[in-house]
Amino acid sequence: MRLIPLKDTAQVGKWAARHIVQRINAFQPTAERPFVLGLPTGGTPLEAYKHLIAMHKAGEVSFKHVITFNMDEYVGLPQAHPESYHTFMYRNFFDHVDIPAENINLLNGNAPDVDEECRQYEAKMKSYGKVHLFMGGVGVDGHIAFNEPASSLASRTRIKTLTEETRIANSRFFDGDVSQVPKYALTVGVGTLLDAEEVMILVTGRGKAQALEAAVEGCVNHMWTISCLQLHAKSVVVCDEPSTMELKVKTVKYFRELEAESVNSL
Ligand SMILES: N[C@@H]1[C@@H](O)[C@H](O)[C@@H](COP(=O)(O)O)O[C@@H]1O
Repeated sequence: MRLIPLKDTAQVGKWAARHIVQRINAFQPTAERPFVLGLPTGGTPLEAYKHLIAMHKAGEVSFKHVITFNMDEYVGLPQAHPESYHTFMYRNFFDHVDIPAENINLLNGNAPDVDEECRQYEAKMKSYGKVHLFMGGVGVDGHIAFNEPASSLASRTRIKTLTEETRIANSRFFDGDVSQVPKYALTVGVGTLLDAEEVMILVTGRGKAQALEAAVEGCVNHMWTISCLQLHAKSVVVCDEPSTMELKVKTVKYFRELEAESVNSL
């Protein structure tokens, strides 16, 4: 695992965007051989999306031959709802770059048969071979995508019941009213994420300190599904200073020295 200890949210977004751009450009995607990118929603990746849009507008990257798969979507929320992950993605990213509509994949939380929807999503992902880079965030309780505590580390895309904690955390997007937050979501599984060639997780803010500790210093455990990163051959965690509060000084120092070049290049 790589841990990139940065100063603040702005640096985390910039580092993440630059990493994605480097990966896409090094891959030299074409229509026959597209780059497959996994994407998250949430407050944390907003800075990364802003930087990606800026880099696109500066001519540094094109998304013409990039296929995207989003991590998750609420069940039962109309697609056009301002807080659906569908709306979030178009508003904060897709509407501002050159990605063709047919390259965008989002789970349909209103599908008549959600199990079939999840099976088809996995099958479509597999049809491209693999996801080359999956970007994600983490919940306060250590969930990755919507893989809430005690999700199987072998899980695939499926419907999940959201915990009260997650619904309370996400109520900030629903006028602070928990009753408006959907109770279920469709989400890629931990196993789905582990199949990606590379997983990059962004962690910002004091509220995520315990989750970061579980990811980096904790044992692999289904109660903190973010700890699955330790099983991945190529994972990178990009974090800001407040989120490292629960890590040992020794751990942060170790990664700071190891990643000095990368951190100072910002
Ligand atoms: N399903 C999403 C996760 O993918 C995301 O990582 C998490 C944290 O969101 P935020 O970045 O807003 O803290 O929120 C939701 O639960």
